[in-house]
Amino acid sequence: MPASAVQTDPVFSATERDAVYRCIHTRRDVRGQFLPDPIADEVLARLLRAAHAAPSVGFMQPWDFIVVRDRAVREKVHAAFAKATAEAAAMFPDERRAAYQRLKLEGILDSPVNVCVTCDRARTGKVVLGRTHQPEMDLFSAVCAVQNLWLAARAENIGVGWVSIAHYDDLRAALGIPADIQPIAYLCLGKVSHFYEKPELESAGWLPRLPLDQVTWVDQWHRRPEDEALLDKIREG
Ligand SMILES: Cc1cc2c(cc1C)N(C[C@H](O)[C@H](O)[C@H](O)COP(=O)(O)O)c1[nH]c(=O)[nH]c(=O)c1N2
Repeated sequence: MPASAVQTDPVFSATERDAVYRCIHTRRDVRGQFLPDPIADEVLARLLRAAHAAPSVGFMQPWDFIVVRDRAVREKVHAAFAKATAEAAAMFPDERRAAYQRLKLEGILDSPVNVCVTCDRARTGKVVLGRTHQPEMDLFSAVCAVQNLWLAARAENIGVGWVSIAHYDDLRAALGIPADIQPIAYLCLGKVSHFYEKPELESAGWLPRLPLDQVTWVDQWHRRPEDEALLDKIREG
């Protein structure tokens, strides 16, 4: 096997580490705070480069990134959202429906750029290293690309909002996506007036953030004192 080059600068400083965590914790799903100002091409290129650096099953890189700036195309996507959100609203019980209808759930036309991340499930053939027993892994890989873009965007002070309220086929029709390509994420990107402190769904009382210790299970089969110590640290926040 050829020798792999190692990273020459492998250690993060405390400042760099803190910047990464700040990015993670201040990333928001942006819907109503977009400014119309354009995103510079070099910034958009950096975001796409970050997305393309994501991990993927078998190094499949199953994603494509469709950059949508055209207003007429975004209007078609918005129409797909409008149809789907009316369908969704009708499915909630009355009190929940009213709360749902008060929420702003997309910024398709307010943001200057939209990016649709798709997954080409057949990109590297039928048998993919790491996907044979867990066939959705290519889809999850594409989601990793989305998260890379979302975090990189926060570091660029660019807001991102994920819109999943649309039928896949309506998205395909609006964007000219072939039937065998799976849309993964429709993202609205733009500069913002502000980022909220907390998720909008949390502030609106839709759902609370779960305590981390409620979703973390440390060796519950055979609990030792050091496991309690880790749980205590987690509870400290
Ligand atoms: C897969 C997926 C799909 C969607 C979302 C997220 C993800 C991960 N979110 C955003 C979601 O509501 C938001 O992430 C949570 O409420 C937490 O808020 P922050 O992202 O921390 O601001 C989202 N938001 C929205 O307004 N319309 C939508 O259709 C969707 N769809």
